[in-house]
Amino acid sequence: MAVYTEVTDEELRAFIADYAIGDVISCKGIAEGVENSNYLMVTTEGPYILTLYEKRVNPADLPFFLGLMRHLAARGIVCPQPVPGRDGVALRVLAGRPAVIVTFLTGMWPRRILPEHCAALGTALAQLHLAGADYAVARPNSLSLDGWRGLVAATREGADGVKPGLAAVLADELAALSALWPGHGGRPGLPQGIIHADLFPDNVFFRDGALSGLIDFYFACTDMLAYDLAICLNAWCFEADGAFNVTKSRLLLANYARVRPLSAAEVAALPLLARGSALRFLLTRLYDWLNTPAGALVKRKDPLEYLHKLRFHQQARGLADYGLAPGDLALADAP
Ligand SMILES: Nc1ncnc2c1ncn2[C@@H]1O[C@H](COP(=O)(O)OP(=O)(O)O)[C@@H](O)[C@H]1O
Ligand SMILES: N[C@@H](CCOP(=O)(O)O)C(=O)O
Repeated sequence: MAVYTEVTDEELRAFIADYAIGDVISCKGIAEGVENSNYLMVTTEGPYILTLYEKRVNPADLPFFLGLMRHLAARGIVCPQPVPGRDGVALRVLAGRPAVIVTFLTGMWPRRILPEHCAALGTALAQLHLAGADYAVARPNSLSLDGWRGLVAATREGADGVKPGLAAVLADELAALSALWPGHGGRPGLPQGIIHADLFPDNVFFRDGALSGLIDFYFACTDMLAYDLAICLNAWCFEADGAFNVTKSRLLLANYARVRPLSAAEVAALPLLARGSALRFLLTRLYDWLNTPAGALVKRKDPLEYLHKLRFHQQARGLADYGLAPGDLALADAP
């Protein structure tokens, strides 16, 4: 359960008095998520989500996230909407933390991922990228090369206690990616835009078999659009036994490309971007493994799951390993 900050009844009552959303009937910590404290709050008007922002969220970025959710909804992307208080302000303070109430999204995230989920995800991710294209605010990805460098340093001492030799693997991979990452060191970049950057299954809701909404925009940033696809390849296309499912991968990529055709350079970069994505989640999970406060009500995620994924991409021989044959994808720059 991700609840780092407990809210007393008195604090909640005083907080809600500033809103016109009815009286609180119940407010329970949510047994999912790892980043922020989330409560399911039911009022006489209906259900809402109360989020208190924690550790990785820079309060200065909150207007970017909240503005993005409004921007995307105005372009047809179903996502939570910040609820303003009576004074029109959505971003407030509760229990000493920045806090927001957002609308409740119906649907459930898929506990067992089927190929059709990956197909729907591909379409939704491309729609998200198109909808974000005219969002006027940029936010550099704080969890790209520079952020990874900081996390490699911060986990160096503890890494080998989690798995012998892990600290060296992380340092080597960081060095390799630093020498290859698109858009760095004079290398050509790839198309950029607003990316979700954490579109894991628990952030994608389905209802009656159809994708019904996206949540958790608190890692959203400006980065390579194809990097978002690489994050999804890692989060959606590996089976519980560690096998990579090429059918899911092909469906994800092909449905994405039908809405937003990929350039040949983006397709060619996917294995590299997937390595970067694997390193990113390996590092944040490892950092949390080593640093989660003892009393926090949170289930830490396994960093080594992402070491396995990293190995897969390091050893990939080509796009066939991702279920792709020439001509499978709509290419933006095809003759
Ligand atoms: N707007 C929402 N509507 C419905 N459920 C939500 C909403 N926001 C969060 N949740 C629930 O809370 C859980 C944790 O939310 P999430 O944003 O992923 O937390 P964290 O930022 O801590 O990772 C989700 O898996 C979902 O069950
Ligand atoms: N998706 C990340 C952790 C953050 O996930 P959230 O959806 O709970 O915000 C991971 O799996 O490492």
